Amino acid sequence: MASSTPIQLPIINISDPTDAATGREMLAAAVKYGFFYVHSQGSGFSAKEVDSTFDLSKKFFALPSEEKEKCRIRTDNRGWSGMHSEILDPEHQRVCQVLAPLHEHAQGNSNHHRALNLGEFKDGKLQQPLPPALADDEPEIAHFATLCNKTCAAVLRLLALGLEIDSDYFVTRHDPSTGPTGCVLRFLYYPSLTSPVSSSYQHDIDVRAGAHSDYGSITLLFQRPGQPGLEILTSEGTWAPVPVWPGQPQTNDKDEEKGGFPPILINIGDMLSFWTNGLLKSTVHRVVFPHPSSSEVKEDEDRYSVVFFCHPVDSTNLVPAVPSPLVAAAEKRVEEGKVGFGGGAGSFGEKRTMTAQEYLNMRLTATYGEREKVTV
Ligand SMILES: O=C(O)CCC(=O)C(=O)O
Ligand SMILES: [Fe+2]
Repeated sequence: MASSTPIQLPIINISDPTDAATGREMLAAAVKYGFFYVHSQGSGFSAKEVDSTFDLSKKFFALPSEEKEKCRIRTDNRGWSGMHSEILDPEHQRVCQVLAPLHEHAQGNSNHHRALNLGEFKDGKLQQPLPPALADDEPEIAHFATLCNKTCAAVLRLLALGLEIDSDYFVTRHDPSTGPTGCVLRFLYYPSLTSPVSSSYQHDIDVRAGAHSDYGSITLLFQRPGQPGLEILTSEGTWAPVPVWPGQPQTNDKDEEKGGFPPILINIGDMLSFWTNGLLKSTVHRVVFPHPSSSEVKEDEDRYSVVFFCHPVDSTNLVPAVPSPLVAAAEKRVEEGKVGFGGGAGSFGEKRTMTAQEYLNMRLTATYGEREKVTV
């Protein structure tokens, strides 16, 4: 499947999360594309906060391996994962897969990235080791995670308004003060084409991160100008690049010069898709290297991204589906067996229950079989 023209997604201003018209606009994008942007202005983040989080990520990945080893990824999916460290899908991959797993749309052989997964904070403290070099930065990272949660709350409120349900419906079910959640803040580093670690790269075969959909409710993606790579699978089955900063030239200019930072890209995850009977799309996406002929992206440009995976509280029941008239209408599609991974909540009938935690386990087991191997 060749890459097609860049996709044009709406950029939504979430500064008023009580505005029903904004909620409808957001819902329409979530139904049509499963992806939309949120304006940097009104998002609750300052350019300085986003910049310094990227600086921290760079600082982490630049540490010597012995330092990073101190927080190597564990079976709970928290910690650092170097490249080529695991083979979870030998049929489709030569190397590691630390993103959500590949499924039937899998493309490409490699995952040329490194990741640091940070789980929940309790009283401002991570529940996992950090390398000593980052110990002093923990409060700043905790602050960033808090801002991510706030932005997710605004988005979830607006989606609830669009779905014509109580605006608190999702927010109360994502409140980390009521129980553990699967939320993860992830720093990602994709070395450039000229990096020695990319020397085995084969154009048309290798991708930076394989095709997958995310597991949770919604995902926030922060990107840097001049470091594109994300593509989404369109309904026509083609890969469409997603611009980092729509309307802005793809340059390496420092974002402060433009008085902001690129809009935050939001996508719907499998859980929210399931919970809404497939009305909201959990769209397959991947990350690719710049094309060798690209004049816009330098070969020696690394890509860094910061991702926040927002999950409901583990004990949240996803069955029956969200009590929205629009979701009830989508139930018909469930009956026809046309909805997402494992059907929508409507297919479970009245008596069944399925918690967020059970849903996650079901998705992981469906993909991998035994859980011991799983790092997502
Ligand atoms: O780095 C990116 O742009 C996307 C990462 C991603 O899709 C993921 O971590 O699930
Ligand atoms: Fe993803």
